[in-house]
Amino acid sequence: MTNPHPTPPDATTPARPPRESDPTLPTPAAGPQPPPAPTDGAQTSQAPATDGAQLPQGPPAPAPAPAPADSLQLPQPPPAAADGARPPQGAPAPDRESRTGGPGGNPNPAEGRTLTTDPHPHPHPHPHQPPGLDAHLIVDRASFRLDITLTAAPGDVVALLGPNGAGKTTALRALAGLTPLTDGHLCLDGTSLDDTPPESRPVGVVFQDYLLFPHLTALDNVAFGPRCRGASKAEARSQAAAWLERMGLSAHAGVKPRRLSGGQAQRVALARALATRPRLLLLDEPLAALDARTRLEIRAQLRRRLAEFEAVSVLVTHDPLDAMVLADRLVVVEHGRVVQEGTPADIARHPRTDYIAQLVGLNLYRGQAAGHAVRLEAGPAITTTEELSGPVFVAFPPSAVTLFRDRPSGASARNLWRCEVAGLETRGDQIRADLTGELPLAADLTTVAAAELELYPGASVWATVKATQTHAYPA
Ligand SMILES: Nc1ncnc2c1ncn2[C@@H]1O[C@H](COP(=O)(O)OP(=O)(O)OP(=O)(O)O)[C@@H](O)[C@H]1O
Repeated sequence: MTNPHPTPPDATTPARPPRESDPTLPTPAAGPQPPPAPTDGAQTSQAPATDGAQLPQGPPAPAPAPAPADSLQLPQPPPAAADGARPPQGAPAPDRESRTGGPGGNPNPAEGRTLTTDPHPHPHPHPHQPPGLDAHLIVDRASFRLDITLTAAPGDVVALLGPNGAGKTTALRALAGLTPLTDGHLCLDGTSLDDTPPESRPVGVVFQDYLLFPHLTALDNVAFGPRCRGASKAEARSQAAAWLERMGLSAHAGVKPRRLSGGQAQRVALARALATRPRLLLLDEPLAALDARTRLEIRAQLRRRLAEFEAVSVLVTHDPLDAMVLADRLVVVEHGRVVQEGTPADIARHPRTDYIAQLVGLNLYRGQAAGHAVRLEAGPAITTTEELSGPVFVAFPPSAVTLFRDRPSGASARNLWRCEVAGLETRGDQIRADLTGELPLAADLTTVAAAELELYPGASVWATVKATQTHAYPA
């Protein structure tokens, strides 16, 4: 059974609960990956510096600022550099138990190894594996285990959708290499990334709060990625300018992030991620930081950009509308497991968990079908038009429910249940009645109907649903 309070599709995403952050970690990275900071015994090679500009090295990285409590993280930028894009010091912050670093080991993947100028030291690809993403992510953290399989072809946009604490961010961090896999594998375009440190993965990340470098202009924020990948300053800036133009932001190239609107900052962050030409683009709640109006516009723009992107995109959201508009395929995660995946239309029409049914605004029940009757596990039978047998789901929208104060005489509907009003809620020009009793369900009615029925919490009512308004499908 399910139902009650479906999220209105365009509701502002609720604030996320604060995440425990580890202030001992250096302020991190993924996305446009900076070179790891030199550490004891590690030699960082300089990027080819045709124009005399050098990647920073030598002085120790500045003390890390406290990590943002609730987001994937990026390194602190250096103080504003007069000559523009200067990749900051600071290593990415993979979780401490990193397989590369060992349990409880050094969070800095650079330590103890010598870096080369090759910005993409990927292992050999497996020519027989199909291009795209092939991942089985297993991550153990205290009492939580993430265990999900994710596959996607180039050009696919996949949304990881799920309630708070489902494991979406953990999955995104694992894909970026910031959280080590306890087990499983991660292959991109036939190449295993299991042992590839975050800064060397062909992965771009757009963070929830964008985490643009405040001291750099929009142009230099975007140029940062190509610079880290070894491009000269001039080359990086020219690529950045092209990306900004593509995003309609040429006029804002010289502007610093604090003077950008939320939507502009989002586009700069996207340009920064795309400028590295990633084979996997990760977006963490990409629209959550925007107000409702901007969100509408940016959602449409982002949809177009993702549709144009030739590699795999994975976005994390708990807004069903963002997921349905932006993605070709939804992967719904609950309690660290994939509970359903499919196209948005499939999922909206055939929800398989209470959470999904609530998201898409349906009453959902599970039972045993015999012909046109579905006997619910706990409760009455529901008559359906489909003729099925065995375990099934039955779903119907709250708008399909008709309420009466007295038992309707001669009602043709066979689905008639005695209920009690548990709660009433205004939703736009409708009233949502939350009913308990023989069959718990949600019913939508007009304010006029609610007034005429004199509904109040505790009132007893009769609820009917026509068989033609129900939809049954195998469980
Ligand atoms: N650093 C950590 N150490 C231990 N447990 C963690 C850590 N980060 C997250 N968790 C736990 O892992 C589980 C999954 O969290 P995660 O942040 O991945 O979920 P989510 O689906 O992204 O949730 P939200 O939408 O609230 O961000 C939760 O139970 C959380 O408490």
